[in-house]
Amino acid sequence: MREFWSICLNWFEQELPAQQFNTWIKGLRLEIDPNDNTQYQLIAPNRFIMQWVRERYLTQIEKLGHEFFTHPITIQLSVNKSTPEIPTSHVEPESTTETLKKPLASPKNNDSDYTKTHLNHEFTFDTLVTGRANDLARAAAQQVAMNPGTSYNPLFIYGGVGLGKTHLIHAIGNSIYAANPAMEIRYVHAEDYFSDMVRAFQQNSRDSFKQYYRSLDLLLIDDIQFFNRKDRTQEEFFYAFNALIEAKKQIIITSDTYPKDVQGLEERLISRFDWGLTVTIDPPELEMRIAILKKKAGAENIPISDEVCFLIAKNLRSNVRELEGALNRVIAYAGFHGKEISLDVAKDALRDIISATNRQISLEQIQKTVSDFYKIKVSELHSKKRTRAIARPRQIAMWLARELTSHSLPEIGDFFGGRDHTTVIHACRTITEIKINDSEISNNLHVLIQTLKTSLVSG
Ligand SMILES: Nc1ncnc2c1ncn2[C@@H]1O[C@H](COP(=O)(O)OP(=O)(O)OP(=O)(O)O)[C@@H](O)[C@H]1O
Repeated sequence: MREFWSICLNWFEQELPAQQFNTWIKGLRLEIDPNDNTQYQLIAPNRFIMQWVRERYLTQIEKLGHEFFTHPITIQLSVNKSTPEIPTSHVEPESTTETLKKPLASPKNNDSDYTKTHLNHEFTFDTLVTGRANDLARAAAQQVAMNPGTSYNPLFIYGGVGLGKTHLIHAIGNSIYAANPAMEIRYVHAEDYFSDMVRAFQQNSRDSFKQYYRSLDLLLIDDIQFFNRKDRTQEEFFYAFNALIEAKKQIIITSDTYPKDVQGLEERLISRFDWGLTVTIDPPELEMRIAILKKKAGAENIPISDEVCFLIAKNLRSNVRELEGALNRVIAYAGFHGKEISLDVAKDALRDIISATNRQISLEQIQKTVSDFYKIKVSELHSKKRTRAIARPRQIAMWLARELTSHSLPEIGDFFGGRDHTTVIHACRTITEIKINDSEISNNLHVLIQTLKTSLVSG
């Protein structure tokens, strides 16, 4: 059994980025049922990790098991009951969703709460749409909201501009505040932290500044990349960070990049960010973009058809703030012209955005860029060849076509040697799934997207 588990560990260590291996796999333990050598228990340190492993990695572990053992085996997942990480007062109930009911009730904060905590009470878990792009970040955020200071500390959330990082940390803050109104909670943008500190130094109130931040129960600090080269601020934050973590007070940090890539941050700070959990928010997939639009329109009681949502979502892909902006533009345009929000009205309102998108990437360009990148021929993308060296780039090209163009599934299928639209769906699902854990694929996609976008600008 030990040998089998070390094979599994080796496999995942090679296949996953170190961060993911350390977070999800390293802490697992495999045990055999003493009375039945076909039954195995995989024990996770907490329910959150257990669910994540079940969804993402169990199939692979079973597959390795089938290759290793000569007899069939069953692997069941369970939580280590004696893990000290979550105190007994916070014992997790049966399912994560049930767990979260209490603290996730919409907080009833008002202006005085805002003044104290600086939380925006509109940014809650209820108003945050979940999809593949943010499900890990949301799940981790909910776990922290349930067990502030004891589950993942700090929680570090990173992702591109306008993807909901601020929304998510306010949601955590609001949720914790709703359950614990006596807690000292503070949301602060990194730039405001810097200005507060400069002011404190100018006004000789350094001690009260230090004392204030070190006495918080929950510190939410947004856009830490603004600390770039602000050495004195970083030093002060470093001490506040240590004091809070030592006192088991929760810290949540957001940034536009992975901690190690944040420019101008001291090494000692970066290494401390690794103490807890780092999660990312990706740009939302098409379905999630549509869901966000429906949620926003629904919140304002604005009737909007699926086809209008589809049009907006197809044309605004990489930033939720811009997606919302486009929706507002359609609503304002319809209002101004005294019309219902129809597809034609939406097309008119977004004419410049749509023509910019249409000017954008073509299926030919995608195929050419992908085949150059993987050093295969464009004709091989059209061919029936199913070797991995061809099939994977073909799936990647289909995924890019779905993400970056407005072509329908049948059109994309046609363009790849007359394939059925279900093949395109399968390709897109496969890439969406593997890019989560496969850093090489994820990096390749990033490079391909950048190359395609750059070629537009330059050509
Ligand atoms: N998953 C989502 N569901 C609903 N609304 C979302 C979602 N993601 C983002 N938004 C909305 O998009 C807007 C931009 O989000 P937010 O300000 O949180 O992004 P950010 O990642 O912090 O951006 P920045 O990098 O500029 O700080 C907000 O109005 C937010 O409510």
